[in-house]
Amino acid sequence: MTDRLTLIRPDDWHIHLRDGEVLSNTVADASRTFARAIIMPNLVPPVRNGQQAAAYRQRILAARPSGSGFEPLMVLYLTDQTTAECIREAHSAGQAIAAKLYPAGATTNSDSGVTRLEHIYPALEAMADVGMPLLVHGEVTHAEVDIFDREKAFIDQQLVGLVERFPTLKVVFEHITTADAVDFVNSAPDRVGATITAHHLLYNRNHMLVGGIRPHLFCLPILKRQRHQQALCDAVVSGSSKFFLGTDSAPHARHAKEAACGCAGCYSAHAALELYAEAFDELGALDKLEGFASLHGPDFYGLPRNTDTVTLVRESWSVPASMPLGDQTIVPLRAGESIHWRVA
Ligand SMILES: NC(=O)N[C@@H](CC(=O)O)C(=O)O
Ligand SMILES: [Zn+2]
Ligand SMILES: [Zn+2]
Repeated sequence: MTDRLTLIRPDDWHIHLRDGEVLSNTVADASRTFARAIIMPNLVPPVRNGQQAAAYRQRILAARPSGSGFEPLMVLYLTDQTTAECIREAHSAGQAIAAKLYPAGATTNSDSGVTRLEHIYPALEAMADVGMPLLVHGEVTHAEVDIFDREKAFIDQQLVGLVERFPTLKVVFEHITTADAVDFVNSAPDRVGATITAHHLLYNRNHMLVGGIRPHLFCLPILKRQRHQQALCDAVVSGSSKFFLGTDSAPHARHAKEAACGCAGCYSAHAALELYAEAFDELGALDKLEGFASLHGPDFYGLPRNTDTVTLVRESWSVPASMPLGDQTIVPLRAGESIHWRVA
């Protein structure tokens, strides 16, 4: 039994840090173990151009704990109005390394998202041309499509066609949750990858709904049935370089989650790497953690791998029942329970 594991330092390829005073909490948590992170742009208003991304990056840098070398990798939020020039400018100025497609209405702060893919064809053309990856929240939003079927419907109705139409565009299918998504990514060309969260490896919809509703496990795309959780686990155990770490840590204050209409998003940054270690350990696949957490992401993005390391030890610790989030509190993943790995 492995009780100690040293990895090349990992990165988080999908995280929400938000803005303002909560940055001191979210950036401290993310920078604890991750060298770099892909910073989601769904602020209000969203991060739509290079200048806004550069300014947001400065606010994140200013919130780093002293001595931290944490590197935020900035992302543009695509809207129906995003032009090819906007993409080219942000790329050439080094202000953004990717752009994000939120179908309008699909998730938290996606109201300014894309209403029809045709509207962003010029932007996608420019992205393919300069080598900027497209990051996708892959769910359709049509009222008639069941929430548990929205990822599969997005693959069939939008993603297959998009990948075909732009044959050189790199695409990251973010936070995948279904066997359908795993199959799609596995059969797609190498320029298509996917992130997988710790909570989608560890939980399925029974954890969220059996014996009472647990709002802190409610996120989008919503947890699916166990068969789909198993497919995600199989994907990471396979060691395929198409799959890499993206926590989708998405903070919402306690009162916004524990409400008649609660927000979607799980907060995992306080213990992200530890939770992944636990998931891989349960799968008997600790030897696959380094590839998933530290190698496949930079290789996909064409960035250098990190050179320093982080060590995990098998040791249980208790997650606090709540944590500060600016002047509010947040209930983190596993609140009041234990985690069986810790960072040495
Ligand atoms: N994952 C979530 O449930 N919520 C994210 C948005 C997202 O990644 O879809 C958020 O910003 O709160
Ligand atoms: Zn999303
Ligand atoms: Zn997200």
